[in-house]
Amino acid sequence: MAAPLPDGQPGKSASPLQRLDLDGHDLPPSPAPSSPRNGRRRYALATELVYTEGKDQYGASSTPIYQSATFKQTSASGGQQEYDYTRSGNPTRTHLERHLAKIMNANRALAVSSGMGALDVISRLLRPGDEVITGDDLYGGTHRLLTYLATNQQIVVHHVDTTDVNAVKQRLSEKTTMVLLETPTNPLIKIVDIPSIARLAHEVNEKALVVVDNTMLSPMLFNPLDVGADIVYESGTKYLSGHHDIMAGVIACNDAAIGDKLYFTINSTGCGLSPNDSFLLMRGVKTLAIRMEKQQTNAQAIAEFLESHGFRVRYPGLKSHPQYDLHWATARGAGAVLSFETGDATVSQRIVEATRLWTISVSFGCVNSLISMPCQMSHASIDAKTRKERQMPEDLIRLCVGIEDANDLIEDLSRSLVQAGAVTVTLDGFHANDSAQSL
Ligand SMILES: Cc1ncc(COP(=O)(O)O)c(C=O)c1O
Ligand SMILES: N[C@@H](CCSC[C@H](N)C(=O)O)C(=O)O
Repeated sequence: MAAPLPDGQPGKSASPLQRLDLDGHDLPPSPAPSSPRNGRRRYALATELVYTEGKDQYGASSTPIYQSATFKQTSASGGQQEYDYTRSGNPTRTHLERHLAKIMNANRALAVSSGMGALDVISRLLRPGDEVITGDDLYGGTHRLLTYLATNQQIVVHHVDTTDVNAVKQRLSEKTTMVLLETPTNPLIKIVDIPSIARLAHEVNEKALVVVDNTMLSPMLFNPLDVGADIVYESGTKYLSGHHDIMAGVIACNDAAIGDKLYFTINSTGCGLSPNDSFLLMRGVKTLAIRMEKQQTNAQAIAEFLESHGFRVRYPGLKSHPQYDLHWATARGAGAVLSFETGDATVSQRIVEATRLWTISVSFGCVNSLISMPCQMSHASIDAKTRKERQMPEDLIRLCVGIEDANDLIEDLSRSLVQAGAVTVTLDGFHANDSAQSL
């Protein structure tokens, strides 16, 4: 693999002979990638998601899967050609990465084998003794990896309430090398003021890296790099792919040197996304806008339904969300994950197990609607004591809304609430039990 050029893209073949195919045609390399910065006008994001530029030698409108581990070389001198080995680079992955860079407003994007893989790659920028400030409401796997780093790699990890800018400010020091943020947080749907925290972190230590996990919103609704983040990553397993048929992670940044370091780790450790999964992720990304639009509309209807029946609902699409204004100051939508409580973990479990359309499953961002209890499922890797300290309600139910008919989803949920005994039924309808209302 040729060393990446300063603009972060792999080098081009040098010799004109390498461009002749078996029939002697002088065709461009296949596929020339979707270019993020070629001087043309930018279209609206929904258009950019589907619009790709390619110079495939056969005009393939969908970039082919280059299912090849290795690439034949024309010379033994090495480093002459764009690709030599798929761990180092693959045309399908390059095409995807260029497309992702475009939609993530980044100079460089990298695709890896999972969201946790992305955080692992980013965390290798840290050195023993470095300090990381992060939230106290975080995806369980993120908490697990940070705990591993604190225990085994001498990284100092501070968990603070990142919804409180002052709490973060008090923790910031010249030793802070990374600030790792999620917004909305998973699963308590708390909002974090990324621009203010990024500004403060860079004031205290200009080299501090502000890293944002944008999995909950996706580039459709938020571009953290535009508001001061240095690195953004996402689990591509969620909204970007949208169908729960692959695991993927993406990382994006604007600084070429950071991009090169991240690429070095990916090539060295071998976690680059496979050609087949790169193809599937590329296909998924093209429908992100239409899926997210429908998922959000459904999520809003479901949040309003639950709230109108007396449940305390955590969703930034509701005016009752305590950080409604902060969320809408930077985000372009509320997303499609919400959570609510019943006041009783046993009742919550009965609701989850009574649903039919809502599948009991971890993850989110899929076209199908999912229901789960984070404390027992996605966040079980956070021990019970820590969950209690962080006031994670054990009865919390998380709803990850899909693209089904909203009325069908509401009907299924209503039946489950009644069947589980979570509501009091009257002649006028039903209302959340007192235990849920007094929260
Ligand atoms: C907010 C968030 N970040 C990162 C991840 C990790 O992604 P993956 O499962 O693709 O490793 C997840 C879920 O798994 C998540 O919910
Ligand atoms: N058993 C898994 C749990 C994955 S949770 C997936 C997703 N981030 C979510 O929030 O639902 C693990 O141990 O990581």
